[in-house]
Amino acid sequence: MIGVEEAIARIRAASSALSAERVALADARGRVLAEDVVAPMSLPPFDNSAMDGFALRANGNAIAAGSEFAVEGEQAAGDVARAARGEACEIMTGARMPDGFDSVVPVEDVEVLERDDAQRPSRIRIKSDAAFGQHVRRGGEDMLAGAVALAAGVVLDPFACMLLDALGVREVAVRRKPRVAVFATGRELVADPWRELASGEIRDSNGPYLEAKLREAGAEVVRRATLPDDVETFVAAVRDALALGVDAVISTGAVSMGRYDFVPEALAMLGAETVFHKLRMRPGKPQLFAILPQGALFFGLPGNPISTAVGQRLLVEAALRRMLGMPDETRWRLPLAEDARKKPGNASIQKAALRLHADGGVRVQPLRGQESFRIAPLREANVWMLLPEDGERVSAGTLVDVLPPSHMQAALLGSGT
Ligand SMILES: Nc1nc2c(c(=O)[nH]1)N[C@H]1C(S)=C(S)[C@@H](COP(=O)(O)OP(=O)(O)OC[C@H]3O[C@@H](n4cnc5c(N)ncnc54)[C@H](O)[C@@H]3O)O[C@H]1N2
Ligand code: MOO
Ligand SMILES: [Mg+2]
Repeated sequence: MIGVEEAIARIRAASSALSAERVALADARGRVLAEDVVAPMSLPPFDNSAMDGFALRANGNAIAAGSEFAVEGEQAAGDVARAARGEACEIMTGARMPDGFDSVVPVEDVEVLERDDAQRPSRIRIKSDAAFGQHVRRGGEDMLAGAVALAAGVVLDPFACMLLDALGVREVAVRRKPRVAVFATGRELVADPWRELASGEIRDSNGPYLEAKLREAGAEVVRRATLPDDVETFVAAVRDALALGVDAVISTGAVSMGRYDFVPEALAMLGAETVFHKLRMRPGKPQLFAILPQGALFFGLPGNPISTAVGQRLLVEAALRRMLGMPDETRWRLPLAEDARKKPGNASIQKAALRLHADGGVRVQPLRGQESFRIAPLREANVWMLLPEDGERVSAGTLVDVLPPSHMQAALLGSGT
C-alpha cells in the first residue's frame, strides 16, 4: 500500500496539460491562461492628473506658497493632448497633462484671485508649497508596454480581468476545460429530490457535491448519473463517457470489500491499468486510481461522503491542475489550535476550520466528528488538514499541512459553462 504523497506524485505523472483555445476575454473569466499575456500598451497610457486642480510648470523645482499664476484654459479627462500655453491650466482627475506641464496643485490648495467673463479662474495663488511632479500619474508607472502582464497558469479572476480589460486585451489563450463524467454508484441512492425515500434508501449527496466542486476547480461535467450496483451497467456508462471524449471519469462507491464493490472488476473488464488501490490514509483509504484504455483518468472515490470529498480535493484536483497547466499546489503550514488525534500508520485528513485568534495569528481548529459518514461538521469547516502517518496525537502549536479552499487558488473557476 502506498502513502498519500506517492499517490499524488503518480497522479501528477499521469496528467498532462490539455490543448489551448482562444476565447474572448469577456468569456474567459475563471479560465486558466495557457500563454503569457504581454502588455500591448502602458498603464497609465499617458501622464495624467491625479487631482482636480491646476497643472503648473515647475521645471524641476519646488513651488513656494504664495506664488501666483495666470490660468489659461482647461483640460478634462478625455481631452486630447494639448500644446503648452500659459502658466497654469485648470485640470481634472484623469485628464492628460498638457505638454510642458509637470505638476498639479489640488483646487483646495489654491486661492482664486481673478475670474474671466465666464467666471472661470484666470489668476490663482497657491496656498502651500508644492513639490515638483506632485499629483501626476506618469505614463507606464503602473505597467510598461511589453511587460508580462499575466503569466501562463494564472486563473483569470476578477483582479486579473481588470488588468486585461485596462490593457484592451480582447482575446486570450486558455486551457481547454477538462471534461469529466461523474457516476455515483449504489442501489440505495435516490437522485430525484422529489421522490419519497423507501426503506433502506438515502439521497445521493456525492453526485451533486462532486459536480459543484469539479466545476469550481475548472472542469466541465459533461455527464453525471446515479447507477445501480451492477458491473455491466457501470462498464456501459464508462464506455459512453469515453465516447463523449472525457478526460476523466470519477465514480463514488463500490471500491471497498463488500459483495457489491464491483469497481475493480469493471476496470478489469474495461482493460484499465490500475495505478493504485488503497492508500495509507484515513478516511478515504480505498481510493482507486486507474488509467482507462484511451488514456482518460479514472478515479474511484470511496462512497462515504467525506471519503469522496477528500479524494476530490486531494487527488482529483492534483490532476485537474496539471490538465489546466496550473502550478502544483503548495500547502499552507499553520499551527494547530488544539491537540488532534489520529490512527498511527495512516495519514489523516481532517475537517478543520482556520480561525483568526485575538493575537492576530491564524490557527487550525480540528473539528469534532471526523468519521467519514458525518457531513454536518462541514458546516464549520473551511479547510482540510493533513496530518502525517506517524503517531496518534499531534499537539497544539505544531505546524500542520492545510489544503486551502480550492476557490482561493482557483478563484471563480467554472462558475457555470
Ligand atoms: N470489511 C471492510 N469494510 C469496509 C472497509 C474495509 O476496509 N473493510 N472500508 C470502509 C471504508 S474505510 C470505506 S471509505 C467504505 C468505502 O466503501 P465503498 O467505496 O465501497 O462505498 P459503498 O460501500 O458503496 O458506500 C459506502 C457508504 O457511503 C454511502 N454512499 C455511497 N454513495 C453515496 C452517495 N452518492 N451519496 C451519499 N452517500 C453515499 C453508502 O450508502 C455507504 O453508507 O467501506 C468501508 N467498509
Ligand atoms: O477510509 Mo473510509 O473513508 O475511513 O471511511
Ligand atoms: Mg462498499
